[in-house]
Amino acid sequence: MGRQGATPAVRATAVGKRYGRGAPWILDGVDLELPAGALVRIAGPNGSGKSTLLKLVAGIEPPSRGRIEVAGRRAYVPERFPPALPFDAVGYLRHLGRIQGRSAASAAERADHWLERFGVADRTGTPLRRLSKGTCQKVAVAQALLADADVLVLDEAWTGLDQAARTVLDEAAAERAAGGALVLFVDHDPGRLAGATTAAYQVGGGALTVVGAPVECGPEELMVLQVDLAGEELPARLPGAPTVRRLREGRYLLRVPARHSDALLRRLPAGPPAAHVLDVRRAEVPAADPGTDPGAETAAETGPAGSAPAAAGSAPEGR
Ligand SMILES: Nc1ncnc2c1ncn2[C@@H]1O[C@H](COP(=O)(O)OP(=O)(O)OP(=O)(O)O)[C@@H](O)[C@H]1O
Repeated sequence: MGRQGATPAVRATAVGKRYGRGAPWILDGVDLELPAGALVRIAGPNGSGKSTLLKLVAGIEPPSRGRIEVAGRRAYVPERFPPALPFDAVGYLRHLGRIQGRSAASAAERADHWLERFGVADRTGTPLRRLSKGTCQKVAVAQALLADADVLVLDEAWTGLDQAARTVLDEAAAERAAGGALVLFVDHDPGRLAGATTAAYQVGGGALTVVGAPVECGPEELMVLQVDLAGEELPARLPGAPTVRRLREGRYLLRVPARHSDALLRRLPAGPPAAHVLDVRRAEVPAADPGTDPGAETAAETGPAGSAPAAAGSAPEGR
């Protein structure tokens, strides 16, 4: 069901779930394989088992039978975030960053980055229990995003966010997928991430069925961008993990799949460092072919930018 040839980020084999002996089976005989870099919607009526499936993938609940394997680190935004934690927002996020193995400085930088991006930098010292529901939800989302996880699970994470924060989360989800993570989400808005979603599944009667065809990996339409950074280096991680050619100091040629070019074009001028986009054009050549790049000048190819860390092995979650 995943893109052909891609590494499965999640594999479920004959998975069943019920909440206790004799309870009804919520999921039954579910087989699923999802590749890294996919952005996958899970749909279905209330009570059908969407959250249950997401909890199994996030490792919050074990399957009652069958097996779930997840490659790499997971992050999860639950449907309900418990705000009664004895932290303020920044303390909580820094603490999580440290648990994830970051240095104190890096944990602080990541926490500040996401609080700022969600527009709550002015409330970082407020205890979580005194934050509004929406602000608390922003913290819930930030804790999942700062992990730079390989598998990001979003269970109605947009609910309660204001429009600006929803847009930030839309962009972050698309960026994570473009950077090589698997993003799995449930949302009541059927238009959520519609342009970026690579596959959708429907839960019902214990089973999972594909809704629409997953995006196939054929020769992919590429965009070629020429950017100038006034002598600065390109940021390390960029949406779509573009292939980079350095033309001269501060001037780069980026090639990115067309489906990621909007995210890249939003990110480049935002910086830091802010890039000036000089030229955008289509290139109908495969990314792996370095010889036919229109607009390529003599310069060394520096390899992909923004690729996610390699999956850190398999984490079986059998019962
Ligand atoms: N911890 C639990 N203990 C017992 N039953 C549970 C538990 N969690 C979920 N259920 C039951 O499992 C079924 C599926 O619930 P789930 O939350 O996965 O559905 P959902 O599709 O996400 O629903 P919604 O759209 O309303 O959020 C429901 O009947 C629910 O009552």
